[in-house]
Amino acid sequence: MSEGADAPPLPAGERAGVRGSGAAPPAPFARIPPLAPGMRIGLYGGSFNPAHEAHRAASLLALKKLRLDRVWWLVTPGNPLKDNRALPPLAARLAQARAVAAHPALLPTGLEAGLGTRFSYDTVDALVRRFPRVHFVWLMGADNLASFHRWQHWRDIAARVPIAVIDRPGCTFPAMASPAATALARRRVRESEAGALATMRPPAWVFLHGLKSPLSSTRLREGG
Ligand SMILES: Nc1ncnc2c1ncn2[C@@H]1O[C@H](COP(=O)(O)OP(=O)(O)OP(=O)(O)O)[C@@H](O)[C@H]1O
Ligand SMILES: O=C(O)c1ccc[n+]([C@@H]2O[C@H](COP(=O)([O-])O)[C@@H](O)[C@H]2O)c1
Repeated sequence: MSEGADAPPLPAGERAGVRGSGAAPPAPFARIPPLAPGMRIGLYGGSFNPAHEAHRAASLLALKKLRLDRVWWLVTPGNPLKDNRALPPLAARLAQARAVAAHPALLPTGLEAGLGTRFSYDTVDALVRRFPRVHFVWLMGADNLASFHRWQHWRDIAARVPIAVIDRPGCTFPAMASPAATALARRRVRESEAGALATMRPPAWVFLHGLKSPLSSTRLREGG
């Protein structure tokens, strides 16, 4: 669970999880309700700056189509590929994400700060090791599939957990023509089989249609 030397720095104090508090990070799983063997959990990583209705709708779509029990929102301490200098503190983004999620099956968490992970591979690796009998699925919007090949150890993420990609306006073609989609083309499963994805042996991935929301955090930050 290393912080890579090639990642840009986090906002001051963010490594502790709560900016400027000087407090130790919370025990990673302190706020996670008990898990039962065989549970299916979606892992939805994001900056959530701010969280919005499309995050909620995408999570509910995945919950239904993949037959998940829960979706954990992994509110990142800082996306390793983004300039995070203006990123609000984790605690503030987490509180706002909780207000938006407002559903018993959606759980915004600060797990990555608690685990000390920043790269998604490290997070996935930690969770799969810690909960070997839980079926995790990585969830992401189509924009992230388009750049997935730039993520650290992306092939290992795909080898570790099934992946569901949620369509997003303007991103369908860049996602489907991306290096990662091309490399994993033979492991794509039909949307009609999405209900079985969580228990499939990875690599396995599905492209989920049916949302196509134009909402984005950028747009909200810009007041749109
Ligand atoms: N409208 C949307 N449709 C589908 N997926 C989305 C949508 N908005 C965000 N996502 C996905 O949610 C996850 C978290 O996204 P993030 O917090 O970066 O929100 P964002 O709206 O993409 O933010 P920004 O505009 O700052 O890039 C990512 O996997 C992203 O692809
Ligand atoms: O691990 C990586 O190399 C990596 C590179 C870019 C993005 N991610 C993760 O992708 C998720 C979506 O990020 P974002 O900023 O688009 O919401 C979030 O969990 C990030 O930590 C991860």
